[in-house]
Amino acid sequence: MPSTTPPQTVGPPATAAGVACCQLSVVVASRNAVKINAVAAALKRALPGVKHHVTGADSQSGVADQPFGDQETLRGACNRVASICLPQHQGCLLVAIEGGVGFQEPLPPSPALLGTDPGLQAQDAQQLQQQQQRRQQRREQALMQQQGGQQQAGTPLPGLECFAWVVVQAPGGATSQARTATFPLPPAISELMLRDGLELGDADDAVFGRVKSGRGNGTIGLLTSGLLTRQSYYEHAALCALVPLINPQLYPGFALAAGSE
Ligand SMILES: O=P(O)(O)OP(=O)(O)OP(=O)(O)OC[C@H]1O[C@@H](n2cnc3c(O)ncnc32)[C@H](O)[C@@H]1O
Repeated sequence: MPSTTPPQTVGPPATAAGVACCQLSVVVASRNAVKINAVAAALKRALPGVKHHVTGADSQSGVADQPFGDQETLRGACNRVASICLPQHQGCLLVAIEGGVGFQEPLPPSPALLGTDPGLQAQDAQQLQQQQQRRQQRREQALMQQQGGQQQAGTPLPGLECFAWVVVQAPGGATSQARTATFPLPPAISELMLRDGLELGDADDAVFGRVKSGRGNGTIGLLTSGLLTRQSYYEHAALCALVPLINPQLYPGFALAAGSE
């Protein structure tokens, strides 16, 4: 028997009307203007009815200056939020952005290449396995290098990719997180990071002949001639992390109290 219960309807996001009266103080766990401006721009679009004031604060990530991999990078963003969760910030929206790099994942073979021939499939599967083994060996070599082991000159290094994590803590304590898109770093930058242990910003500066590029348009700005900038790149993920605040009726714990400050 089909159920006679009417489908549940969900109202529109509370953005414009529901939280229009709020005054929201927002603290970004960084002094980097790129991060502060990215959060301010995301908030302006996500909660247009909410008057907000965004400031930066000193924070501790508790991870390496150059976090490696999703886990460490996300942990850095969480730690940054925890480090600014102070009595003077009670009732504030807290936001942290942590930039990271990691190894590129190998591509799986495309279905078009595999076709329907079982012989071909087996051959491709074997090739894929060999490719994955080679990549794994390269990863281990690169890690050894990072940890002070010996890297043979001329050994190709695995490619690196760049991303960031955004963590948001609502005034009531509920947290949300989102990740930026990923882009591949040029081999010249990956090499400086893996072989010489440079941070991304320093590797950028060396390759592009800039100074403090991370405070400007960032790596993505240099690689896209400004089509994207580090700020717009972070703004997108910040907006995604703010989704529960845009829709508090769908995400318990994210409602902004009227007049919260
Ligand atoms: O003051 P904080 O908030 O720490 O700002 P930061 O620029 O150091 O930012 P992260 O700690 O999040 O970034 C980790 C490292 O990656 C570098 N980085 C990340 N994204 C970058 C970008 O787009 N361009 C240049 N450097 C970048 C950054 O300079 C750090 O060395």
